[in-house]
Amino acid sequence: MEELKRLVAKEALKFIDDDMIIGLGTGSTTAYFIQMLGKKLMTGELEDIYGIPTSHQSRLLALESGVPVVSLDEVDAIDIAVDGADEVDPHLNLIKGRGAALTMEKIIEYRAGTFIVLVDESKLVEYLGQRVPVPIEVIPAAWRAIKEELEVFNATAELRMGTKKDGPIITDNGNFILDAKFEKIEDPLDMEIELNNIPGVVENGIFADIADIVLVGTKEGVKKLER
Ligand SMILES: O=C[C@H](O)[C@H](O)[C@H](O)COP(=O)(O)O
Repeated sequence: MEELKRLVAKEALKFIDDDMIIGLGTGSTTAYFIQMLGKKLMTGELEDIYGIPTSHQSRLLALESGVPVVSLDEVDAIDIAVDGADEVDPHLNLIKGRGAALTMEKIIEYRAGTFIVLVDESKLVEYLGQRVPVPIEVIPAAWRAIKEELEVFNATAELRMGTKKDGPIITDNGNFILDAKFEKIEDPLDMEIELNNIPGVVENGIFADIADIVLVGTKEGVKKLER
């Protein structure tokens, strides 16, 4: 699995040129991309690259790997964003947010000229919600009300708990995460909008219609899917 992640990360580097502003995704797959990008900058194979991190994780890793970082309000445009995903459907709609970084990821990736997604073949699904719940970032005071309101969509939601912290995890933005299990998400774009209409929801992990290219790591090599 790690080999497949490395393979797609390497493939994503082929889309990178000098003078680019790159959205740096979060998670274990993108981590390889950030480290490889750092190496290319160190050897001089790439120049004048700036990364816009989508989380504390990607910011710290970028700094450690020698990738200079800037924030969204310092740039006019983002050339490319590169990130992992938890599910990809046949129309390249995604579920993201296992790492709780979905809000900043969507802010950056929505605005990127090209959004490239890196996954291994186990993430490909027939419909969203097949394997994983939809992470929803919520304002802490509203978590219980939102959990109950999600029943309208036949979803059962759990407050995500910390592992090396007592109580719920706190996102980079100071909020909670509800993981909402749906039976089947028939219309991802509609569901994405509906969820964001609930007062107290900051953002949800459905990324409908924004991925341009999905690079899929398979045992036979990297497959490129395009929308
Ligand atoms: O919040 C986390 C992100 O959405 C990740 O990009 C996603 O969970 C994929 O992570 P990984 O590449 O580690 O499977």
